[in-house]
Amino acid sequence: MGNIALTGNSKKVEFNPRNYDDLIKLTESVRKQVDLKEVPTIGIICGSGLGGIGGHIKDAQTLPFKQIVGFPTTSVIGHKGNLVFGYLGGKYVVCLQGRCHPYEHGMDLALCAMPVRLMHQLGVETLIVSNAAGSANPKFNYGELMIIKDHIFMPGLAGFSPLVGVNDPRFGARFVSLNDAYDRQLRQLAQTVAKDLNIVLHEGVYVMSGGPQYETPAEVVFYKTVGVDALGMSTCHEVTVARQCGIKVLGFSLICNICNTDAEKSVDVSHEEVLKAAKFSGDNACSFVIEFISRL
Ligand SMILES: O=P(O)(O)O[C@@H]1C[C@H](O)[C@@H](CO)O1
Ligand code: HPA
Repeated sequence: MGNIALTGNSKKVEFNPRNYDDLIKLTESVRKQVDLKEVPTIGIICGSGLGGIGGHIKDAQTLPFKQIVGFPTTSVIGHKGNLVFGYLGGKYVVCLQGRCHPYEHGMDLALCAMPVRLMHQLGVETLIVSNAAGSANPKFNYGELMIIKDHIFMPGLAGFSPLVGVNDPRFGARFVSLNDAYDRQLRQLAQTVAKDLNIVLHEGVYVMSGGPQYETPAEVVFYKTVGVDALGMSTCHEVTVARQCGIKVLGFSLICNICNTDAEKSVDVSHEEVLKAAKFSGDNACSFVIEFISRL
C-alpha cells in the first residue's frame, strides 16, 4: 500500500465545511491525488481500533488526511487518519481509516461530517459506519458486535447538528427525515452474514454523547432508561449527513467495555481498554465487513 505524494498547492487555504463550493474544491483535490480505478459506491468509516479493515483493501491507494487541504485531522490513538481506496470483498471502496471526532474540533459537527459529503461526491451510495462503544445492555458481552437499528444523537438534540446553519440545497433537504436512518434491508443482510460466519450480532440503539469524558454511572442509568444499548462519541453526525445526501447506511458497534451503573463500584474505563477490545475482536469485524460487502 503506497502513500501518494502531495501534489498541487501546499499553501494554506480557508475551508468552510458549510460551503458547497469548498466541498467541490476539496473533492477535486482528492481526485487529483488519487488514480481512481472505478467509482467507489461503497464507503466505510472505521471506528477506534477498527482501522484494520482498511488494511485488507487490495490494490490500495492511501491518501493521508493531512494531505487534503481543509480535511480535519484526527488525534485519537487507533485512528490512522487515511483515506484508502481499493478493492474489498470484490468491490471498489473508499475507506476512512480513522475519523474526526467533534470533541477534537470544538464540536464543529459539519466539519467532522464533511468526509461523508466527500464520499457522496466521489460516488458513494452505501455507507458502512463503525464505532467502538460501551454496553448498557446486560445481554451484550465484551468483544461482540451490535448492528445499530436506531440512534439518539445527544449533541444533535442540543443544537449541535451538522445541519445547523444556512442550508445550501445542493447538500440536500433542509429538514431531513431520520426514520429508517439505518437501512432495514442492509440490517437483514448483516444478520444473514453474521449467522453464516458464526459471529454473534446483536441489534440495538446507539447513543452519541459529546465526550470526550466517559459517562458517570448515573448517566449510564439515564441512557439505559431511555432504551440505549450502546454508548459512544461518534457516528450520529455522519449518519445524519449521509441521510441528507441519500446514502444508505449500515452502522455497527464493537462492544469494548461494559458500562457501570453503580456509583458505589469503582470501575475505570480507558481508551487503552477500548483499543484492547478492538484488537481482540478486530478480526471478526473485518471478516464481517468483507463478507457483507461481497454480498451487496
Ligand atoms: O471513533 P469511535 O467512536 O470508535 O471512538 C470511540 C469513542 C471515543 O472517541 C473513543 C473512546 O475510547 O473511542
Ligand atoms: N462511552 C462512550 N464512548 C465509548 C465508550 C463508553 O463507554 N466505550 C467506547 N467509546
